[in-house]
Amino acid sequence: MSGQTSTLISNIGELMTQDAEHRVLKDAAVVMEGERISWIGATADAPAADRFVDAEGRAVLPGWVDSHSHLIFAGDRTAEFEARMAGQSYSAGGIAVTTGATRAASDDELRSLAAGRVAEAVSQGTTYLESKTGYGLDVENEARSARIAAETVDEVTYLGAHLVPAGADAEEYTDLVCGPMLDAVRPHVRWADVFCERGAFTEEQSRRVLAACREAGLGLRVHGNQLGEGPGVQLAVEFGAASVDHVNYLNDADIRALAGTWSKWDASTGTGERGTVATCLPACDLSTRQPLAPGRALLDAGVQIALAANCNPGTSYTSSIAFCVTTAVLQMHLSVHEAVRAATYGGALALGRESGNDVDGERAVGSIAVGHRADLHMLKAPSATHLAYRPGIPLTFAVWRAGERAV
Ligand SMILES: N=CN[C@@H](CCC(=O)O)C(=O)O
Ligand SMILES: [Zn+2]
Repeated sequence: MSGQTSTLISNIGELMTQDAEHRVLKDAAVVMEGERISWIGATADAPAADRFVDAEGRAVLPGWVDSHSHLIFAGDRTAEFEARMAGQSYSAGGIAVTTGATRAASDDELRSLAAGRVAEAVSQGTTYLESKTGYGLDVENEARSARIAAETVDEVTYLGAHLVPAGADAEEYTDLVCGPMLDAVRPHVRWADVFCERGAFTEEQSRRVLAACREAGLGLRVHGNQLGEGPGVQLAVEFGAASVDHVNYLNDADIRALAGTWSKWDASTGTGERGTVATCLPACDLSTRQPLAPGRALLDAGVQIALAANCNPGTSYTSSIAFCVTTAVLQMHLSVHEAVRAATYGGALALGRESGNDVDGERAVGSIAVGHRADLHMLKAPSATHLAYRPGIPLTFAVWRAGERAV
């Protein structure tokens, strides 16, 4: 025994572990000790613990792992949203509006806005969260965004290459992103991203950003194929990026290339060489009236996918992963198990956190197994199916984050 306080949750109607064997246990129990899961099994076999929670037949899932968001911003884009609903199409240019408001905000304002967004996400079952920078777009404001993000979320991604700011020369700005700006954010970030899209960064500029960030030791991701077919997916594959996100417009070669990255991965054990996760962002697709990403075709081709909220003021002002899961089942033709897996294990895979080390405490997230971080989401429902069966109903009953009761 670890000497830490243990908590037994028993009478779990459905325990959707999303572990390597994809186990779904009925009438199950889980024990947490400190921040880790220490036991899983049948309620009838459960050991004694210091504290006891009766799930009364409710379902328990891993907490959501939201692997794509943009939480460090100030200001409001309601007018742009209204114009879009009236028929205007989304363009990258709206990012500049948020950049102006973000630069004008104080550190304390940005910190409290970001913390409020994290609290909103946790209240809905999110227990592990990534955020990007990308609304500073100069050295000082990108460094500030990275620093505040590092204080607020679990994983930080540098997105200086979100938009070329007004008045800047695109090539000179790309040099800045690859040089002084990268140096300034580097202490605070683990990942780098580039918005490779019409109106944002070209293939060549994106390639330069990815090469410089890889050289600096950052893991890579790409915003790609959001507004039309383009080079984003192929670039992500070429650079061995951990994820390519959006993926709305894919041709057969894109899907084949992504599938190829998973050829040395054993999905039945969760071991081998990680490929490039395709991160689908259904709330964003609906809010921008883009076709939903082809999650079904990607899964059928053998690609590992993630579902994320993409919380940001322009294209997806929500932190509701439940909404994404509902949409993935109803509209993208994923099974409930596949959708929940993409929003838990899939997010963890996109962040390189799906496996861990029980000895030194680098704990896996996104699945329920002994030694993993005790991130649990109990639903006000007997099964995860209710997430799709009862669209729009808030189903979060309780949340534990690293073993601490958060909701
Ligand atoms: N696509 C690029 N970036 C964000 C939107 C940024 C904005 O419009 O503020 C996204 O993921 O959708
Ligand atoms: Zn995004």
